Amino acid sequence: MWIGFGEDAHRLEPGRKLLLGGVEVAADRGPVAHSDGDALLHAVADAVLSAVGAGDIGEVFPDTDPRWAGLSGAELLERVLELAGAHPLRCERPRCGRVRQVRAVVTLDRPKLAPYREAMRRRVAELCGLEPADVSVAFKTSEGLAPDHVQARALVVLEEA
Ligand SMILES: Nc1ccn([C@@H]2O[C@H](COP(=O)(O)O)[C@@H](O)[C@H]2O)c(=O)n1
Ligand SMILES: C[C@@]1(CO)OP(=O)(O)OP(=O)(O)OC[C@H]1O
Repeated sequence: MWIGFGEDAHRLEPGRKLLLGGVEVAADRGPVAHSDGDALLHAVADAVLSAVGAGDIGEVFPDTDPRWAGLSGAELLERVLELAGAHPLRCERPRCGRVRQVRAVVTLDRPKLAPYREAMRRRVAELCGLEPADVSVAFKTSEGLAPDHVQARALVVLEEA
């Protein structure tokens, strides 16, 4: 069994789409990013890389590389799962793992994210080959300490397949 931890943060600006866990959240601001800026999926992807000791998404998908401009969080996570030998459908490595649990926290002052929780759990579970019950997503405000950014942290548990 391997445990991985990941984190991501983006500054928020008006006129950008806010995606979290692959789910579009109705908001007047969204992340400034090279990709779609999905902080929750980025944190899960970094946690998967952390579990297998493979660095972080900034190394795998440099933001200086035009290939990754606009990259969706879903595609980024799928690529990371393949790289880590933990994709639920595709593994060409001699030693494959499976994600067994995801535990995440998103910090954002507004809007309220609770109405989106189940959709986020379902999408993260689908991407990782899990049941929604194996994914938890909690939300926190920063209590006004970081009103202009979105942050996500995630733990994953991987097991040998
Ligand atoms: N963007 C957010 C932030 C928080 N919540 C929920 O609100 C409750 C209070 O959050 P605190 O940070 O003040 O403890 C808590 O139940 C969060 O789940 C939210 O829905 N969206
Ligand atoms: C995903 C990448 C690549 O498009 O760009 P950003 O969207 O800026 O995101 P970040 O979370 O800083 O992680 C890695 C990046 O290189």
